[in-house]
Amino acid sequence: MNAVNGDLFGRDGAREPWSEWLGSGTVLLHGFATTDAAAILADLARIIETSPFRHMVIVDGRPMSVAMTNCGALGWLSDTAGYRYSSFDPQSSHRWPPMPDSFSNLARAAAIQAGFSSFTPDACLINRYAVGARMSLHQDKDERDFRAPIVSVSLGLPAVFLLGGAKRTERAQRLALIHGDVLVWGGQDRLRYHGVQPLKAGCHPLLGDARINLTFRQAG
Ligand SMILES: O=C(O)CCC(=O)C(=O)O
Ligand SMILES: [Fe+2]
Repeated sequence: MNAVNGDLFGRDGAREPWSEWLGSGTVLLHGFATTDAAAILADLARIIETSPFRHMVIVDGRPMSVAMTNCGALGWLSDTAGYRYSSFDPQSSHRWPPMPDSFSNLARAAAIQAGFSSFTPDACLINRYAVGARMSLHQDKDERDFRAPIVSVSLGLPAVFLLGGAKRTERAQRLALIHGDVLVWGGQDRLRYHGVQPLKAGCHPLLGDARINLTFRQAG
């Protein structure tokens, strides 16, 4: 192994994390969650025992292609009444499962890396993409205060993430997000449009034919 490969890939062959700035308040932390992924997925398995993934419907009653659940004090919901946050899982009428330390520690560390030192997530939306599932271009704007950033963790199969601008009509960049990548956007970039293209078929060693995305927010 030469010196360059030694630096890039580390001793176990894993790539070292690196930061890519995509705007004044947007940074892609390549590989930031790779080391913690197994612990996060073990905690996720416990979350979905009490609050399983489900396909929420949008306002016209059509189900979303992405299956969702939440953990933390607040959970994001969509139904025929619209979008909102709630402390309770409507399926069980109980509170959403608490946010595991593995989740909140990772989200805080990523926010710090992106320059947001006081991020305290109270909501984690957990998205599960099966092959073909997608998310159309949208802004995250159901939160009370836009000063806190969004921290978005990608696990499992790779996805093409569309990173747009402040207006829907602005041309979106296509980002390849792979297992362990963390994208943070906040500050001036907090209301950037974004979406995910239909998931392509594949098999990931930890998650099989799925992609999991954790979206951390300070919602309340
Ligand atoms: O799956 C992703 O990478 C993005 C998810 C997202 O934008 C959202 O949940 O609001
Ligand atoms: Fe979003």
